[in-house]
Amino acid sequence: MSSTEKFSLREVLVSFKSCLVYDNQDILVEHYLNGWKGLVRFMNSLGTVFSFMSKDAVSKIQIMEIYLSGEQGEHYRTFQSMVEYELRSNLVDLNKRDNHPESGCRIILCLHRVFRWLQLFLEKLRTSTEDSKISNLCAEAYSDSLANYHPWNIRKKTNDAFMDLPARNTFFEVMDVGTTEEVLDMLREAMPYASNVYDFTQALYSKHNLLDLP
Ligand SMILES: CCCCCCCCCCCCC/C=C/[C@@H](O)[C@H](COP(=O)(O)O)NC(=O)CCCCCCCCCCCCCCC
Repeated sequence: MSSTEKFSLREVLVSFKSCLVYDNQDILVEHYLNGWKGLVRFMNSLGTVFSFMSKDAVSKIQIMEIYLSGEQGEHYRTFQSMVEYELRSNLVDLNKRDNHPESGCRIILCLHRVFRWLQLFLEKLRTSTEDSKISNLCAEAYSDSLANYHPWNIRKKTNDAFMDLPARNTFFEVMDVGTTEEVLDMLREAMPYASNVYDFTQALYSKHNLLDLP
């Protein structure tokens, strides 16, 4: 994944919109990962202070791509097929970190938890005002979601990184969508799709009791 490719938030939102298939009854892994690759490119454009986050995200994305291109690749085409295959093949550490610390189920759970942060952050961004501080919006969304799954040292490093975020108008410029009104219109359009992706994943993981993997 070359990080030099131009970021396009529109492409990211198209990926997350196109990943939900079969009448919202499954998610295509490849499109979901494409959305994350775009988000990581965006984050890289904000500065090296986020590189510890990018590194972790890229390593998770790359593991999923290895599964997708491997012998069992067809089982990793969608979230449903991945969950069913890994559970019936005992490829998931269900109660403690054991032989499968990087199962597809666990990696997607990590990204799903970040997706919740993204959903909360984008909603705050959508209802923000001109003098809203992006660092505050990020930190509030983080403490209401992902922070609950991170040890204190990661929480500290993450909140420190948020302090480096630019003002809202600069952030919108980096998003490169157009005027503030165009950004807000795009966020209004994107939010329902983001909710559908999050809700489907949450329901699938809840059904199989996978929401608290070690
Ligand atoms: C706009 C600023 C971007 C803020 C991103 C908020 C997410 C903060 C994530 C902090 C992760 C810290 C490093 C990873 C810690 C890992 O221990 C932890 C657990 O994994 P493990 O159990 O395998 O170790 N990993 C994770 O929780 C996954 C972290 C993945 C980070 C992905 C960040 C990409 C999000 C990009 C958002 C861009 C916003 C775009 C808005 C228009």
